[in-house]
This record gives sequence, structure tokens and C-alpha cells, in this order.
Amino acid sequence: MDIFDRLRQATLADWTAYVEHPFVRELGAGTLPQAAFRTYLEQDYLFLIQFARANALAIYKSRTLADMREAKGTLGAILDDEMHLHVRLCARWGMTRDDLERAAEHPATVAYTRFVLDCGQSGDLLDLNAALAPCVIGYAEIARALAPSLHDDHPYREWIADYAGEAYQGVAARARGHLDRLAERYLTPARLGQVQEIFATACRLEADFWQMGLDSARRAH
Ligand SMILES: Cc1ncc(C[n+]2csc(CCO)c2C)c(N)n1
Repeated sequence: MDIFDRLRQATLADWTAYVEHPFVRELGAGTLPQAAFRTYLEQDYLFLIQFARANALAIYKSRTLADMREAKGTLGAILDDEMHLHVRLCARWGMTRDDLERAAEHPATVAYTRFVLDCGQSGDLLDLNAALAPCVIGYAEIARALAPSLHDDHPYREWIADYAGEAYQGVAARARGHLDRLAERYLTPARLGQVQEIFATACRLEADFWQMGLDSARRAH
């Protein structure tokens, strides 16, 4: 069992509420209201900007070149791949880059991203990566679970296919391996409870992020 499995086991209720959130189920079934997906995409643009900062912080918090390269890899993936993909996906859903730039951060976006940044600022690289893990590894698991239900005219096909694709699955597997090596170096029995709490909180904030999308669609009707 690697550290990720141990953290998931210890926080299973929070983990499950995140990866099996009604937003995820409806996304997979193709029944998610479009307004919910649009709000999610808009806020995710703002989320990704802060997530890039969190990975820049991980470079700063690194004490070895190898750790710096890991964080640089994720930062590059966000700046060079994920962000472009995201803007293209938003364009297909009728949102321009200007629309995205003008959007205000929702409290759920602020809460999640600043929590992650604070874990990194007040803690070490293990704390920061424990806060990042539900995001990076969770999306890979969610998309893999949804991929079998894909069909040609599925409305959320691109989103699912991107995260279920080999490139992203590789990014997540790498992040998982890195988290395990960080735990070998930094995790002590005395720290385990705190690291679990960080992981669990990040899962709850991911679930709140999904809920924000659903709530916006409810308001729109
Ligand atoms: C709320 C939210 N949580 C997780 C992700 C997924 N994600 C963000 S950055 C990154 C790694 C770099 O490619 C991944 C997988 C997201 N987009 N939005």
C-alpha cells in the first residue's frame, strides 16, 4: 500500500463524497445541466491559475533538484497543456478568454486554492503535496471510472477523454509516485494525523467545488 492508498483509506468518506459526487455521476451520465458545467469551467480557469502558483511554491519549497523538477513538470503541464486545453474547451462552450478573465472567483474557488497555498506556505513539501494529491490523482481516477460510459455524442466527451487519456494518466501516476517518495523522507508517525487532515480537507473542498457547479444550475432555473 503506498501513501496515497493509506491516505485514501483513512479518509474514505471524504474521498468517496468527492469522487462520487452527484456532479461527477451526472457528468458521466451526460445529464449534468450545461449551466453547471459552464460555471465549473469558468471557475476552473481561475482555479488553474492558483494551482500553477501552488506548483511554483512547490519548487520554492523543494530542497533537492529532483523535487524541483517534479514540481516544474506539473507547472509546465498546467501552463503549456492544461491551460490551452481548458481555453479551447471553454470556447466550445461559448466562453471567450475575455469572459474567463472577467469572471470573479467564487468563494469555493478561493477557499480551495488558498487552502492549498497555505498548506505549502505554513508547511513543507509533503504538506503541500498532500493538499495537491486529491486534485491531481482524483481527476485521473474519476475520468478512468467514467471513460467506459463514453459514446460519440456524449456532451462531456472531451473532458472525460482528456483526463482519461494516457498523457494525463501518466501525470497522475508520476505525482502519486512522487508523493510516496516524499512520505518516505518526511513522514513520521507524529505527522500522520495532520497529513491525513490536509488530504481530507482537500477532498471536502473538491466536493464543494463540484457542488458550486450544481448550485449555479439550480439558481439558473
Ligand atoms: C477543481 C479541480 N481539481 C482538479 C483539477 C485537475 N487538475 C488541475 S491541475 C492538474 C495537473 C496538471 O495537469 C489537474 C489534473 C482541476 N482541473 N480542477
